[in-house]
Amino acid sequence: MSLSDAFIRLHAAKERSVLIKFESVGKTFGPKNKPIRAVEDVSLAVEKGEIYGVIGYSGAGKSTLLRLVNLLERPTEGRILVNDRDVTEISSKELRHLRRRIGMIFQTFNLFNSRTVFGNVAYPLKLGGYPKHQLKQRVEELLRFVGLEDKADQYPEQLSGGQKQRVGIARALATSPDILICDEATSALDPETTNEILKLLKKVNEEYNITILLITHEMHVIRSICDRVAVMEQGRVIEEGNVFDLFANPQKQTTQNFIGSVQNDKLSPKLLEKLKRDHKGRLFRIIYKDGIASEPILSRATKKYDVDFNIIYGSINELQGKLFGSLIVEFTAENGKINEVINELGESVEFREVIDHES
Ligand SMILES: Nc1ncnc2c1ncn2[C@@H]1O[C@H](COP(=O)(O)OP(=O)(O)OP(=O)(O)O)[C@@H](O)[C@H]1O
Repeated sequence: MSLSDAFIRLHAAKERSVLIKFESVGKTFGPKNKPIRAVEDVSLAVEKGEIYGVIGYSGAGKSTLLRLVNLLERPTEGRILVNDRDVTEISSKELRHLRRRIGMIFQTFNLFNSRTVFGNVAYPLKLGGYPKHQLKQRVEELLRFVGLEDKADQYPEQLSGGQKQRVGIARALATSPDILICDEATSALDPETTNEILKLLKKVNEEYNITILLITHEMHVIRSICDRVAVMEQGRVIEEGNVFDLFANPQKQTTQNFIGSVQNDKLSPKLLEKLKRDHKGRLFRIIYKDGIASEPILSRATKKYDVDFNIIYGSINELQGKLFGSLIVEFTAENGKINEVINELGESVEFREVIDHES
C-alpha cells in the first residue's frame, strides 16, 4: 500500500469513527410497582460528522433517549459512550466539560426573555469564562452565521419563531461543541421556516463539522437533512439505517406510515375511480428506487414499441442526491406492444399495473 493510500484509508476510518454509542440502553421512570419503560434495549452508533435522526410518534421515547446523552436523564441499564467515554462513569467536572461539548436546541427555544439576543448568545461564553475582550467579536460572528447580525439588541419577544430558533442555534454553537442535539427543533415552526432552519442545521454540520443528533415526528425533517435514521416505537428502535435505504425498503408498518406521510403518492379509491374513468389506457405505477432518471427510460421504451405514455399522478423527489418516488403512467396501444414495453422497463425499474384499489 502506498503512503497516499494509507493516508486516505486512515482519513476515511477517522471520518467514520463513532462519536455517540448506545449499548443496550434502557430507562425506567416511576415507582417500582408502576414502572414506565421509556427506553427499551436501544443500541445505536452515531458517527462523527453525520446528521442522525430519530423519528417516532409521541411517547415513543425519543426525548428520553436524547436526554440520556448529556445525562439530563440517567440510564437505568446499559452504557452510553461519547468519544469512547462512558458518560455514566465520568466525574462531575468531566460532565460539565462534556456538556460544553454538546450544544442543545429545543422545540420551545428556551431563551432568556429578560436578555437581549446578544445576551442570550453571550450567556454560555460568560459562564465558561470566555476572554472578555473577545466576547463581543465571538457573539457577532455567531449572529452573522445564523443571519441575525441586525437583531443583537432585540429581546426574544420581538422575534419570530424562526428567529428565536436561530438565536437558540447561535447560543448552542457558542462554546464550539462537537455535537448538536436537536429536540424537535422545528416542530413549532411553519413549513417555510422549518426549511430555513433545516438549511441552517445542514450548514452547521457542513461548515463546522458538527455531528447532529435530532429527534422529530416529521419524516420531512429526516428526508431533508439526515444521513441515517432510527425509527422508535414503545421505547425500542424498530428499524434503523441509511435514509435512502429506509425509504426504498421500509420493513415495519410504522416506518411505512412515516414514509407515506411525505410521499403523498397513494391513490384513494375515489381518485383511482376517477383516473380510470378519465383515462382509457392501462395504468401502471412505476417505482424509482435507485436514482435512475425517469423520463429517458420511459420515453425510450415507449418510442421503441410505439406506445403512447402519459404521466398522470405521483412525484419523484431527490433523496440523498438520488431520484426517488413513484409515478402513475397511462400506456395506450394494443396489449402486445404494451407488454413489450413492460418487459423492457422491468429490467431497470419496479412497476405494477394499477387495477383495483392500492394498499
Ligand atoms: N420524567 C418522566 N417521568 C415519568 N414518565 C416519563 C418521564 N419522561 C417521559 N416519561 C414517559 O416515557 C415515555 C416516553 O416519553 P418521551 O417524552 O421520551 O417520548 P417522545 O417520543 O419524546 O414523545 P413526545 O414527542 O410526546 O415528547 C412516555 O410514556 C412518557 O410519559
